[in-house]
Amino acid sequence: MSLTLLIPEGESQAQSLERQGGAKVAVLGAGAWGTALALLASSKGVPVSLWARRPQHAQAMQEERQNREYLPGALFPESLHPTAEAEEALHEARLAVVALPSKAIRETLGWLPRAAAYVSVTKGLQFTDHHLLRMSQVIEEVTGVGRVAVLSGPNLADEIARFLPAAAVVASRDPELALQVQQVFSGASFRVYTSSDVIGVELGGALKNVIALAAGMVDGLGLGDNAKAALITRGLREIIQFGVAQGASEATFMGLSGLGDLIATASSPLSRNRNAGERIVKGETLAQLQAQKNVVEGIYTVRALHAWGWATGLELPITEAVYRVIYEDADPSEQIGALMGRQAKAE
Ligand SMILES: NC(=O)C1=CN([C@@H]2O[C@H](COP(=O)(O)OP(=O)(O)OC[C@H]3O[C@@H](n4cnc5c(N)ncnc54)[C@H](O)[C@@H]3O)[C@@H](O)[C@H]2O)C=CC1
Ligand SMILES: O=C(CO)COP(=O)(O)O
Repeated sequence: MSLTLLIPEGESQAQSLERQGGAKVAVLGAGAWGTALALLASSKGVPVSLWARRPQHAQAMQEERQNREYLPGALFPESLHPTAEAEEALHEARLAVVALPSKAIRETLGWLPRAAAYVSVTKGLQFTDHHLLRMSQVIEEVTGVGRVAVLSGPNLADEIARFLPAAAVVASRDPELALQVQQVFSGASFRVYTSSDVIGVELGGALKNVIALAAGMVDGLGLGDNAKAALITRGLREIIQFGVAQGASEATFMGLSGLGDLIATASSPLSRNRNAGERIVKGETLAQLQAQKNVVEGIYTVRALHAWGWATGLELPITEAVYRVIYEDADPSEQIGALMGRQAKAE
């Protein structure tokens, strides 16, 4: 579903936001992606609070007017306010952007003050009590707030922060919220589409990280471009099969949050998931990946999918191969061989 918001003549985008009561935005999580999104909105004059959990990190950002730890070199406009005070960050914010690693969301949102609406930009899944939860579901469950949107797409933070052209899709059950998010982040370098398929947009973003890990392994093993193209294509098929079974629309996976993000993440040297796959085949361990500063979401998503698949019996061959390499020390070449040797069938 695509909607258009009409801004009355003579009214700027910022005034229009003000009129809708959505002027201030709080970004929760001052990593690479939270900071890039804060830059996008604040560079248009939208007041943005960027919440960091560590006071010394917030202070460094205030003093240096950049996030040297996670996104060095991208200078903050005046309307971007870093803070470690959660009350202050969320005060009068009409929208809270959740840009935390998936494993930190439940605990962190449990104690943060509530916002009127949330946008999840986290690409992960959680398996708890025999249920596989998307991050928007976790946010809804923990906060009790039903106004939740999901923003996803091929959006490598480094490129977004350099204002290189990119596009994304925002999905919500609440069309007005989707429009509000579209307004907040749309600009000359960032084009935001709307959708009503929350499940599809969210699953596309989460599952592509697992295929990106596999793509990195193919790169690390030097298996060539044909192998990588086949992996990405069959990976997309796996994402679609899983997503449609969860209630998503197949067409969504052909869009920015499916195919688009898969292309970017599986091919970019900037992707942490692809890079991790490459390093795993060269001997890097799970513990090393978990300890690295920037989150590699795919290693948690693949574990959640494995647990879910085990509980339901659904077959996800590429996901299972990635799981075995990461969690069971299986040999990556043997896993590729096993994928190649699966029973012949129609495409
Ligand atoms: N970096 C990127 O290009 C993109 C990332 N994403 C997604 O956004 C989410 C966040 O990723 P990044 O910002 O890149 O991660 P990051 O690793 O750059 O930063 C994570 C941030 O969360 C903070 N953090 C960690 N645990 C915390 C806790 N318990 N409470 C509060 N803060 C905590 C860290 O201090 C850090 O500031 C991930 O799900 C990722 O998949 C989505 C699109 C693009
Ligand atoms: O989601 C992303 C790009 O859209 C970022 O991917 P990585 O987490 O692999 O860097």
